[in-house]
Amino acid sequence: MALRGPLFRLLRAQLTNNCQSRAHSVAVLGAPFSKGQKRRGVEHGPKAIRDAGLIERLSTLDYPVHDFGDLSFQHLEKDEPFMHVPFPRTVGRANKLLSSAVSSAVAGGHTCVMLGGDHSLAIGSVAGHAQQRPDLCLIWVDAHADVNTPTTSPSGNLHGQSVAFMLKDLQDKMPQLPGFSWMKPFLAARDLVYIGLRDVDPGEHIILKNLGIQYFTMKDIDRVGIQRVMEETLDHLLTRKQRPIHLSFDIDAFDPSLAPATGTPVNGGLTYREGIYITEEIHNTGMLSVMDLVEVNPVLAASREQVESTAGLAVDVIASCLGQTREGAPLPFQEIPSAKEDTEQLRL
Ligand SMILES: NC(=[NH2+])NCCC[C@H](N)C(=O)O
Repeated sequence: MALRGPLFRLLRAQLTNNCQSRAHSVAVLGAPFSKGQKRRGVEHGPKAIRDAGLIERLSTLDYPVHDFGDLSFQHLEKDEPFMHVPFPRTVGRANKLLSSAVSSAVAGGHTCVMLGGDHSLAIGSVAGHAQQRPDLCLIWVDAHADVNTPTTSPSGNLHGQSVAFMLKDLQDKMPQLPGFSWMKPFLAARDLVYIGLRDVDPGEHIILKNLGIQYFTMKDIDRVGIQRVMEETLDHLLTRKQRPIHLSFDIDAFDPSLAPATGTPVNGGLTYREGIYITEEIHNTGMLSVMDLVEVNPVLAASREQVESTAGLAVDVIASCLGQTREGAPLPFQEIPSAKEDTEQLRL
């Protein structure tokens, strides 16, 4: 019988407090890439997130931050669509490059932060992570399930298919796409949890149900609350063993009123606190190993303020994953200095 419930959670909290694998150093990797979908502009995501103060914010936390800059993706002249999937070779090649970069960052002992770019980049990011840590589990925070196959996809866009490339359970449903011969599916359906879903295509729904994938829609969050959703997520993924977490965070998981600068916004998304609660809980496990922050598209914003609020939100998400809290760190008990001592101290 699997251990569950409050006792288990207490045990897990104690275990993770003892052997917390808090970040020793953080590697930031930019992936300015947009060919996983048809709207241009998402390739400027890494710059917008850095301009919103990412590196400065991370340097206030207590470990070294290495900004490895942006990967450079070459344009492929000859890239015919495959079925109705545009740019398969370009997306395949970009992800191969990204997977090596993420793999090296993890091998180098860093907690890796990948800045997208569109969500097709998760293929390379999670694959590279899995090369080093085959026991990883995946938390996908998104309005969309991104688990279409080239056959079920209504748009053909690869940013709506990333998870299908990873899942071992879908292997016999995936055609061999040009550009992807470098990778094999590596993830079991039970090692994945979705949070925030509210725009799932019919084919995706069948896949989620048939494979028994654990997912929490916005309606589930309405019903049971984000605290219970996170408890169940972490129970599901970490009950049997402590293992590395890959967090793939699409900014469109948030409500479009908070994150307007994105390519496929869907109303009724996460509030600010719900999103940050997810990242705080993931940080508290001590097991975050790689994270993606994708789909910030500054070109689609209606104003400069919209770019800044969307990119600023991305910075908050990343900083919170890495332990920043606005509530102050827990301290040992101390007396509150009396008014008299206070004034004396001030005079000194
Ligand atoms: N990462 C994203 N923004 N994905 C949007 C996917 C939209 C739609 N389900 C599709 O497959 O085309």
